[in-house]
Amino acid sequence: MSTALPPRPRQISQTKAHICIVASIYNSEFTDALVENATDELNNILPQATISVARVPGAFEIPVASSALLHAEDTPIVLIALGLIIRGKTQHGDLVAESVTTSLQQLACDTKIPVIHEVLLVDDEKQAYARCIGSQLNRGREAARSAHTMIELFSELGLHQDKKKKSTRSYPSNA
Ligand SMILES: Nc1c(NC[C@H](O)[C@H](O)[C@H](O)CO)[nH]c(=O)[nH]c1=O
Ligand SMILES: CC(=O)[C@@H](O)COP(=O)(O)O
Repeated sequence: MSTALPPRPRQISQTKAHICIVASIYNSEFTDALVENATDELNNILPQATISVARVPGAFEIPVASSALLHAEDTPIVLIALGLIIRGKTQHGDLVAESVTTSLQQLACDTKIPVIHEVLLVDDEKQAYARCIGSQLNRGREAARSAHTMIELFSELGLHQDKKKKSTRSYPSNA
């Protein structure tokens, strides 16, 4: 059974967090809507946050781009992954979806930076419309609200990762 959105949380006005969205371009009618809904909701509940958006060709490219961004200099406080996989006649869609899910979870646990997973696997455009464009089940808004919850939790628990510190190394290593 499809569940409706969690309630909109209270606004956190003071958080100047950097939030990164990594979204696929594939099925752009739907993925653009996911980005728009997620961004709009973030602007409502985290108005001071800085939001960066990276677009990759398809869902399969989301994990590698996410990994690069989570290991970059300006590490985001949370990463939101958005995509839409519509099953075709082969197992390709399921294989992509499973690989992306496993990779994103591993990335979150390795970096200890929350990764919000809304890379959807659906059977048809009707399911896609309800979750990407419709309002009652909108997974873009859901992603924003989940990001908000994780930011609050990690802040309360003092778990936010410090900015990536530049490592100074001498070369050759025996120098
Ligand atoms: N069929 C869908 C794809 N397929 C493309 C893959 O994600 C990937 O870009 C390709 O295998 C090259 O590495 N991607 C989606 O996001 N959604 C689809 O429905
Ligand atoms: C999820 C996909 O890559 C999908 O478009 C592939 O379709 P098919 O399984 O019919 O090749």
